[in-house]
Amino acid sequence: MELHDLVDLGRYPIDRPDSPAYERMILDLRRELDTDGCAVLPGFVHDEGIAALVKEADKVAPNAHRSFGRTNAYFSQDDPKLRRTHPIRQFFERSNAFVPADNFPAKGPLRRIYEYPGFMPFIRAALNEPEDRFFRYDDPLADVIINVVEEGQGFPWHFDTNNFTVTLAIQNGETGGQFEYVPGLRTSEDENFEGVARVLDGDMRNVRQLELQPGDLQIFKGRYSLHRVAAVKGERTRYVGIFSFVETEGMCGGVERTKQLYGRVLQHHYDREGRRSDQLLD
Ligand SMILES: O=C(O)CCC(=O)C(=O)O
Ligand SMILES: [Fe+2]
Repeated sequence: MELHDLVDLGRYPIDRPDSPAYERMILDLRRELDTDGCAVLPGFVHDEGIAALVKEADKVAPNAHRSFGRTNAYFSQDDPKLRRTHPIRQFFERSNAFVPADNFPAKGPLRRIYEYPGFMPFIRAALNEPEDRFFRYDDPLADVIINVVEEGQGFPWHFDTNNFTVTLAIQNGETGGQFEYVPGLRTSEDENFEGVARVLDGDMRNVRQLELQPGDLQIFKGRYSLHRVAAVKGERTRYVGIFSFVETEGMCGGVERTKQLYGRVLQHHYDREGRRSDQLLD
C-alpha cells in the first residue's frame, strides 16, 4: 500500500519505522504533546495530496449531515436537577455538518491515510500509548469523517468521546475557524466540573490557540481536552478530516451524541452503548 502520493514521506517517514529519522520524529512529537497537550505536523499531506482530498471533500460535502442546535460540552441532555451554573446545563449554539464515515471508501484518499498500516502505529507511538490500549474508533459513522463548516458556523466547547483525535486541515475558510483547546482539563477519573465551568464562563488563562494550514496534521487528546472551533467567515467552506482512536476495543459514539451529529444511529451504537473504560459522562 503506497502513500507517497498523499503524504510527505520524506519529511515524515511513517513508512520506515526502523529508521533513526522515525525515532527522532516520535521523540519530537512526544515532547510537543507533553508540553502543549497537542502536536502539529506541518505539511504532513503535500500540495498534490491536498488537491486530491479537496476533490473528495467537494464530492461528498452534499452528503454531510447539517445540524444546528444547542449542545453542552458532553452532547448530553439537560439535567434540571443540577444547579443552573453546572457545565451540564451550559448550552451553546452549534452549527456544522459532518460527512459520515460511510461516505469514505477504502480506496479514497482520506481513508487511505487512516487505514495505511503504518498510520495507527505511528500515532500510537507519538502518544506513547501501549498496544493493548490503542484501537481505531469502532464507529461506522464516525471513525473517519470530514467536518464541513460554512460561513457563520462553528463548534462550541466540548469533549470528544474518542480518546485520541487526529485532525487534518484540508481547506480553510477565508478567515476564522481557529482551533482553541485546554489540554488535560479532565482525566479519566475526574470530570473537573469546576475547571470546565470556569472555561465556559470565559476564563481564557489556560486556553491555547492553533491556526492550521491545509496539509497540517494535529494530534491531541480530545477526550480530556476541552476544545472549540471559532466561527468561519467568508465564502470558502472549511474542511477538516478527523481520524479517531480509542483505548477500548469496540468503543463507538453514544446513541444521543450520534443522533445529534450524524442524524441517524445504527444497531451497532445500541449494541455498544456504554462500552468505555472510564466513568466519564459521554
Ligand atoms: O473541525 C475541527 O477542527 C474539530 C471539530 C471537532 O472538535 C469535532 O469534530 O469534534
Ligand atoms: Fe471535537
